[in-house]
Amino acid sequence: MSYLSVELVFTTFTHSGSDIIHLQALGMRIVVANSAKAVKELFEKRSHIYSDKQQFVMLLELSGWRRNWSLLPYGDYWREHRRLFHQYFRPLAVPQYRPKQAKAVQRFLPLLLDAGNDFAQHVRYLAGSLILDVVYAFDVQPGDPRIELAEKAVHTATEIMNGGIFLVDLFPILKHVPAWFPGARFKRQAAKWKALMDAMHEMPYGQFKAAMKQGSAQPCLTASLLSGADGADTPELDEIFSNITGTAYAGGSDTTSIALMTFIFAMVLYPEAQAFVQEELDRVVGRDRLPEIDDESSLPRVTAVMYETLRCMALAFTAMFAFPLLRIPMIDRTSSSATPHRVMADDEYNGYHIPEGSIIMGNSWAILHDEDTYPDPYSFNPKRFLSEDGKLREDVPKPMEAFGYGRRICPGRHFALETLFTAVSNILAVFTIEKAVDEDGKVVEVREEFVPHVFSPPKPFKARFKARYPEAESLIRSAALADA
Ligand code: HEM
Repeated sequence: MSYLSVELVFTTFTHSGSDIIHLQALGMRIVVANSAKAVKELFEKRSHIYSDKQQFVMLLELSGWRRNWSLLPYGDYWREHRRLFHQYFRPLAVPQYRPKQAKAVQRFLPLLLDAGNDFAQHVRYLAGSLILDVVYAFDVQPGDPRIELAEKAVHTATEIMNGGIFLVDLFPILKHVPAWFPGARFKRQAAKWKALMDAMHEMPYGQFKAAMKQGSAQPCLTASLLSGADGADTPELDEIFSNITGTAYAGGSDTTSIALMTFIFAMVLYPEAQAFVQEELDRVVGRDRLPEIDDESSLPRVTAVMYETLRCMALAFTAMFAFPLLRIPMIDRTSSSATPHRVMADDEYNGYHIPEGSIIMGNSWAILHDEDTYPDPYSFNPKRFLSEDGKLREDVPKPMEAFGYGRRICPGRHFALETLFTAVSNILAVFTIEKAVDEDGKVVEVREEFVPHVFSPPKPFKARFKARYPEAESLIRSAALADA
């Protein structure tokens, strides 16, 4: 048997009066930091020992996820990836992608017009096509095989983490068992997953290099990476560059599309929040054009609804990421965290010993639902981010915990926030998002339920996108034509 799927009994030590919890199972220790203070103290102030990642044999070695540099152990190799990646996604670099963000959103809007109740695939297309444009300058249409390939490859992580405990992670020596050996089904399965991961990293990168040789490649992140190498063309550089480009896709597509799905979900559930933002859009932007990122400072309500989506329904990874190979009974959204880190040396916090090798999670859910910071934390209320005169409040923290902590904090967050702003403002400018209606004319109810997986999107739901005013449709279609 390749893996065991068991519900584990945990030993839980809740240190009374403390803001950390300590769990133990199968000799592994998890520490959960439950407050903004603990997270700041451990992940930020002591980041030199709180920035490692746990290494799992099945996921990283056998199934090819080592290529995803977000999972690399802390050290020089990770640092080299982060340095290169940062060049392209730091705050000063991100504005160069605004025309691509606008183009992706303007291509997406007409798809919603024609979507009926089935819009999820278009949300994935928006996120996937944008990142492929930024990274390789590929102009991908809906249904492009490169989007499908990447989706399948990214999905392997969910399959692995939902799979239970792989024996090879408990007994790493098993990785040497040949794939044909009876009982070594995990090796054959891992080989299939690895083939997808390899293809996702190598296929588009190879296509780009070929285009570059023919002189048909367009300026983009990969072109800049390759030109920065001054003509050096080595397998080592290819590996780093394709890790960078592949991880941009893997890190940037699912997260963005889940954030957008969660936003749409919130708008179906809370129509009053939707109307509140639309009043601002009509007043500031009007109905003759679509909103742009340059409107951001005049559209605080758009920013507030985006923050409230990230805060209230934090799409953060669930606790499954801490113990990807174990099914943890406590997994639900209230234990959702940023991806866990690994503690690199014995440490002490508030008198409690944290042993080297512990897995540590920042409990983003608890922090984003702390009623001292966000009163009435379970209501969806974008107004909490706004002052009486309608400006963004400086004294209410932005929900940046959704993007993780310390030295491993998401380096794509500035880009992600601009993408979300562009999509949210454009969607709400031209559409009312409503509950769907079935063939018998009955309203399809939406329940506030989420998938308990590594990523935690809303359970599949239906929604209807109705043009808000008679000219909206022609505005949408003419903007898409202008970008074609
Ligand atoms: C709403 C969208 C997004 C969310 C919620 C999100 C969330 C996260 C989280 C929670 C982490 C782990 C941080 C930690 O370990 O403490 C992370 C890491 C990462 N994210 Fe994002 N992310 C988003 C968008 C993006 C985008 C658009 C990109 C790429 C363009 C990206 C690239 C990465 C990378 C490369 C890492 C690994 C960083 C490292 O290990 O040093 N993410 N993200």
